[in-house]
Amino acid sequence: MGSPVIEVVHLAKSYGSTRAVADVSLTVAEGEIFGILGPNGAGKTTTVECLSGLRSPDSGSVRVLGIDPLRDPAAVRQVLGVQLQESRLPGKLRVLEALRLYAAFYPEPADPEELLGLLGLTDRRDTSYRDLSGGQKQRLSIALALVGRPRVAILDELTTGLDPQARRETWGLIERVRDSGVTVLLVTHFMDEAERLCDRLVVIDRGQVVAQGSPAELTGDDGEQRTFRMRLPAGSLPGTGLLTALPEVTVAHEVDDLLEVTGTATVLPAVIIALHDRGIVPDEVRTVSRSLEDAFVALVARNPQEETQR
Ligand SMILES: Nc1ncnc2c1ncn2[C@@H]1O[C@H](COP(=O)(O)OP(=O)(O)OP(=O)(O)O)[C@@H](O)[C@H]1O
Repeated sequence: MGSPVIEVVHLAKSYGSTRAVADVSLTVAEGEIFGILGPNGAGKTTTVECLSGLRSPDSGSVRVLGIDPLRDPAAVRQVLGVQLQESRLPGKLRVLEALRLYAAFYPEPADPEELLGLLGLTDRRDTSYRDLSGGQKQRLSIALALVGRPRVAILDELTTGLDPQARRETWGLIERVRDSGVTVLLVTHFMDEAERLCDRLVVIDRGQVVAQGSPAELTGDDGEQRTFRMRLPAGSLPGTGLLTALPEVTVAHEVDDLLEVTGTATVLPAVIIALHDRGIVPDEVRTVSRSLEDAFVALVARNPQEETQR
């Protein structure tokens, strides 16, 4: 892992009596796409607003490439590009004009025409902001976040409101941005987006980090453990005892008319061979994988009583 580009240590921030961020720590390495995932109101936006110097933490510290955004906001603006939720521009402003306007704030901005090419907006260069589609507005807001040639880009709720095709195109674009050497901090509440894009992520709930790791680590799909279900020919059910006796099997139980087996990475061949030795060939075998959504729901599942006390 490279040197840390973003460091958040025990961040806390309240708005009056609302504790938006209770205790968040995270480290983003150079060249990563790092996700902050969490339900509405979890404290994601507040965390990135502290990173971009828009809010002052009550306690804890935030650093971007070693810079404290509150003490040195000008230095942070030179290295950090921020696309916040719902960026609004004057309706009449044209795409290329907007980029040139933002470029004027930086000593060595990116070439606006090149950025338009990267973001697939070249044919919209003279279109007014109000005439852009939702996806095009979103792409322009990403271009505006990148125009200062930042080393780090914060993208907040990047694909909210986009249709499936525009979302996929935006994902491809984020990968290209990362490949061009920009470290990306992505705020999202879409599990599929985090699973597809992020190298690592934290899950935040009620202002606290409740899990962190790669999507594979969070879903338990990291090669350590496997689960599959199989249907055996009628009358051949050997009993789960036969399976749990195998060293590769940790759990075997019946789910409806299927047998679900969990174990080590080699559990599937071990079970198939053991059954074969008894002359049994499954009619059907299906692997089961937990999605990040399943993991997320399990992590942030709330008990209803707690919810009403919030
Ligand atoms: N300016 C503010 N004044 C008062 N309360 C605020 C303010 N901004 C956010 N909050 C509250 O702080 C909590 C965390 O909000 P925040 O916007 O950081 O969450 P989030 O995870 O980004 O949510 P979302 O996914 O809905 O954008 C919420 O309870 C929210 O209502």
